Amino acid sequence: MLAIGSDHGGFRLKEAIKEYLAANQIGFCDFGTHSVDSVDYPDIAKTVAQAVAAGECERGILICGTGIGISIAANKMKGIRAALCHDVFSAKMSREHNDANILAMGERVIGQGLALMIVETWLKSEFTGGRHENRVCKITDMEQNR
Ligand SMILES: O=C(CO)[C@H](O)[C@H](O)[C@H](O)COP(=O)(O)O
Repeated sequence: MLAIGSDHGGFRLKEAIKEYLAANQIGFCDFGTHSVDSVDYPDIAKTVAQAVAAGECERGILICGTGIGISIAANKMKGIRAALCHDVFSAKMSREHNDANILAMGERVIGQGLALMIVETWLKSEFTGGRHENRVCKITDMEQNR
């Protein structure tokens, strides 16, 4: 199960991604927002990040206007590795090297076509472990000592 959420700045892209997920039989839980009325992105980031950190959802997707605020907020939660990706290569690397468990994007930055390619790539890519395992463990250690 995938967790998905956006603020008002990412609402339209979130809806497009939901259509893509449904068309591809990928289960998701929508944590809002549910309109273009203004909301605060940290509130959405928190609920999606909590669902992922608690293991209720395997991974998450977060969208705001730029993807910056919502990824900064999500990364404050223990266990979250949110990657802001606006190209396919970064999306693939964020899974293979960083084991990113949240993908963040900005609706005001990229078009819908590219965003959907990024989502598709990110969902299909897996953590490769090996030398990257130790590096991700070091990030987790930093969280524990915070
Ligand atoms: O947090 C952001 C920037 O890092 C997001 O892009 C927000 O969606 C944006 O700040 C919202 O701006 P608005 O003027 O309130 O629509």
